[in-house]
Amino acid sequence: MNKALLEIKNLKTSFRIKDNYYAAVDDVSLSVHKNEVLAIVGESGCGKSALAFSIMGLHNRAKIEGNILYKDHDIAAIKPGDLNKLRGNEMAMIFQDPLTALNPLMVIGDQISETLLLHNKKLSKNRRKEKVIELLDKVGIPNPKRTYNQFPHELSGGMRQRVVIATAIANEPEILIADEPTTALDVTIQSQILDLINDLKEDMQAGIILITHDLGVVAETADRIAVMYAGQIVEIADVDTLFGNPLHPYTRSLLNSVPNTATKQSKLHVIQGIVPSLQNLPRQGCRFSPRIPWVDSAAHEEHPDLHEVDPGHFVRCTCYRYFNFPELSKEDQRHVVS
Ligand SMILES: Nc1ncnc2c1ncn2[C@@H]1O[C@H](COP(=O)(O)OP(=O)(O)OP(=O)(O)O)[C@@H](O)[C@H]1O
Repeated sequence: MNKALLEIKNLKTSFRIKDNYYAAVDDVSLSVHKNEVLAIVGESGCGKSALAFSIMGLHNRAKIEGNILYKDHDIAAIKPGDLNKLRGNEMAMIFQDPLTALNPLMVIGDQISETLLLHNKKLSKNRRKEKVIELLDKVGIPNPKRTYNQFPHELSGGMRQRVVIATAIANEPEILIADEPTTALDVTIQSQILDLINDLKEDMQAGIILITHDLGVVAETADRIAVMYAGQIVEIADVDTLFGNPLHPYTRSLLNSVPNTATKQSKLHVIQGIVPSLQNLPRQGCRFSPRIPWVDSAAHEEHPDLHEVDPGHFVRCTCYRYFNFPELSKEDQRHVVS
């Protein structure tokens, strides 16, 4: 694999609650390469957005430790002025809700034009207008000249998200972070937006971090997947490995929560419970152990680490070796457990 575009080392993002700091992202190490979509998946509250916002330097009151290395910069320790030069230029973000990401009082063309101007003061007004129209065309807006003069509320949700994407790619970023980019959209539009993200990856040779809780989205778009639970990566692998040979109990539960017509499973075997709140999160031992109490405590490591079980396939803790869904018969377990 080529050299990483972005390298995150031992990132810890903590929020202050009353008198203490609690880590929402806890010792996360990741890399993103050119022309790669790295998906970060996990249920609500596991720290996906806290991670994305850390990379973009968007937390103003959090404590950030570790390194976020991009070119010659460490974003975890960069000066605000230098960060502003990178943001919206070399690094851009697509937010979940296009309506809140767009200014309701400004026509679409002016909003994108402003982003272009921010990072390239030399572009003439006419050239900027041409570029905006090219961008709207690139993201599949059917009548870019007309849309240029429209307000956000005049567009459908899917078209608004395309505009948000056009703004994000205006300055041809090398790193693009998409935080739940299709959550607010219906299924057909979702698929079009994912196709668009895939095309952009090829076209711009960008490194894309796709944040989602939706495994369907991941299967369609990602090259590699990092599964997060309670602020930590619990498994990371390429997409085929993760779907073909999921190992961590949490990953297997996530995958089992997707109805599968191929196996005609009559019952979905899913681990009950939710990610604990920051203050109640277990900080010692395996963070997932309270959700799988039927697994012997000796199966867990005292200080669970990520183990490389195959090249590029990492799993946290040893408990995966002893894990079964308890409601399955011995016969069925043989089929489900790899
Ligand atoms: N500014 C903040 N101050 C205090 N706690 C926060 C802050 N932002 C996030 N948290 C907490 O950090 C944890 C991780 O939140 P985060 O938003 O990153 O989760 P997520 O996986 O992105 O969830 P969702 O999919 O619902 O957005 C949660 O417990 C959340 O309540």
